[in-house]
Amino acid sequence: MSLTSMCLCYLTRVSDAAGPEVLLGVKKTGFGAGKLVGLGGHVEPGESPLQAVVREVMEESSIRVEPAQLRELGVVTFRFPARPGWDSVVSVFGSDRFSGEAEESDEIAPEWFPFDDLPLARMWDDARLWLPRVLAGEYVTAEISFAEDCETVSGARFGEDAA
Ligand SMILES: COc1nc(N)nc2c1ncn2[C@H]1C[C@H](O)[C@@H](COP(=O)(O)OP(=O)(O)OP(=O)(O)O)O1
Repeated sequence: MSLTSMCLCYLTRVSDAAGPEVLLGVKKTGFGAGKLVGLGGHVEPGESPLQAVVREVMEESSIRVEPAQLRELGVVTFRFPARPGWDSVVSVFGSDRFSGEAEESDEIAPEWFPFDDLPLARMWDDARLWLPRVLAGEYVTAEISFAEDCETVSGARFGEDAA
């Protein structure tokens, strides 16, 4: 079964009060509803991941980020042996250059969080394994497998060992 192509974007800024921060959002609908996630979604047919992530950021937060302002931060493959239809490959991007203020959408309630106090317990279980590395500027290639509950990480491979 082919992997669903998804994209994620971690917008970052440095605030006087909290220092380096990343924009996350409570997923209000769909897959992973209730979790804090990065902005993103499906890469539609005919779209590149870069085109998709520019569109998803705008749709989900009203923030405009230009393709040239985005950095590729990695590729993470998610495997759900109990639900193979959920398997996906996610192109991860980041940017500290964008325009507009984050606004709530039908899908996402955006909120800034400090790098040094990430709400990992409110995110997908794998966030603890690779989000801090991405925010530290590391390019991450990973393959994450989930247990029967489709919530708990059962295995993770990084670098050349990943898909
Ligand atoms: C650590 O962060 C994440 N880990 C995991 N395992 N999965 C994540 C993480 N952040 C986002 N996701 C996944 C969940 C989905 O596969 C996608 C995005 O969610 P969704 O499919 O709901 O995207 P939508 O915005 O609803 O898609 P469309 O707007 O295109 O319908 O990322």
